[in-house]
Amino acid sequence: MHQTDNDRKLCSEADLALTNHLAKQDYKIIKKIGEGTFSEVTRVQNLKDGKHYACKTMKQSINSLEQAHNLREVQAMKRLSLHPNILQLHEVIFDQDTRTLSLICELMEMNVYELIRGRQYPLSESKVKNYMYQLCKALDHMHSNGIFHRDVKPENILIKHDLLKLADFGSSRSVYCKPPHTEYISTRWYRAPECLLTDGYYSLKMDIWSAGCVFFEILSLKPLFPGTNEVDQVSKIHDVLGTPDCTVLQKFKQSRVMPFNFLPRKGCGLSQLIPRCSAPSLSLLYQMLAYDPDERISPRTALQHTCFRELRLSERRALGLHRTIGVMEDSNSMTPGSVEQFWRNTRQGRRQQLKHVAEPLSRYVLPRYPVELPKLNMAAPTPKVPYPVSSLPALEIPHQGLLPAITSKKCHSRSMKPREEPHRSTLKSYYMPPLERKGGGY
Ligand SMILES: Nc1ncnc2c1ncn2[C@@H]1O[C@H](COP(=O)(O)OP(=O)(O)OP(=O)(O)O)[C@@H](O)[C@H]1O
Repeated sequence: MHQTDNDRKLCSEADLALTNHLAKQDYKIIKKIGEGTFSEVTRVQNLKDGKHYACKTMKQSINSLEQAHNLREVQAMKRLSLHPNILQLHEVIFDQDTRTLSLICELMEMNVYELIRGRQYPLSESKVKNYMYQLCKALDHMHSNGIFHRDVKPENILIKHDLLKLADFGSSRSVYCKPPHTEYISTRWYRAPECLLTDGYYSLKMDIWSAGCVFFEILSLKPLFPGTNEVDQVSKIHDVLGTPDCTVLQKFKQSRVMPFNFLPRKGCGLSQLIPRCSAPSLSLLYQMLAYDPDERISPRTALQHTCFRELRLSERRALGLHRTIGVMEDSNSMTPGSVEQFWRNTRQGRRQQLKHVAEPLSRYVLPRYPVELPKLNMAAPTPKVPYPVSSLPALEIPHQGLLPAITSKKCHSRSMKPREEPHRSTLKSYYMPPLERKGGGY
């Protein structure tokens, strides 16, 4: 959740009560910089080296350091660490007296919602593409390490100058956890069709849908699908993209108890909402917002899209490895109108080709990764409470190697609350996300 301007004040007494235990450690609280459903974030200074960090203090009490290290968020951050587009965890602090857990992370400047809020003029498309390229890298890194985020939204994407980092891994999950997922996830406006229309039969492709919504929002400064409830959310998607072909709906229906039906309708299309958008960006946006998760582009393929050609080239130049890129660059010569037409034609074409009987979605969403994952290299909890992450054994995991399930305890039914994170799991499982955006609301 984003913070309001009023939040950018020095810590009140209440804030200090929450974060007081830090005084026992080596950090000085500077000011509150953000608040989410599950935490409060303050800017702190390390008294030893003088460096500034963000301290995310959990509202949920924790019983032990071991429990802290078993939290999804901590596990995910440790496993994903050392990627330039993933927020780095510096230290884990557990206060035994108050049972409070704080994550000391690198400090960023603002979140993407704050970047676009109140802007009169859009950001340049090249800047937006630069951010999206980094977001796709973050998602590719997550997915290839066996984790999906499940709450990609502007507030969880942090920036510092031109650098982007994905944050808030509290909703993340192992891609090896078989659907149906029972928790209530993802913020409504960024929720993929399979999350809205099935009973938990979604997987890692939901992240790229959310990233597509963010792409549009940074380009246009407006949310793409600002649904007021789940039904309206689906309707807002159909307003723009139209209803999907019946094979897709049939697939979703097989993973849903409650029946649903939609009158076929044609959407207005994306190009009229962002008329200045270039053809390559529009083409990528359509692929990220493919209704069917099986048709949706993966972050890795997205990174190879024409849209990012210049970025790839300058990256290679920077590495001194400038080579000719021989990938399909066709859409460079297309106009936004022809992209729109091309998209509609492919959908028509697919409709005629898809003659096979739709299988339940569960058959489709299983990731193409190895099934068994190694355990995270967890150091045994020590009596020393501050836990510098840098002192942990390196968590280097080869891309296609054996990857750990975050923990098997995570795949619980509603009646079995995961012990290691009762608060987040309770909130996310049983209530609609109470996230309200100022002047709108998810
Ligand atoms: N490392 C950081 N540097 C700067 N600001 C940060 C940092 N981490 C978090 N924030 C700010 O704090 C806000 C809340 O953080 P975060 O999303 O991690 O909390 P949460 O309780 O998990 O939120 P949610 O309600 O989305 O689950 C972010 O939107 C961001 O504005």
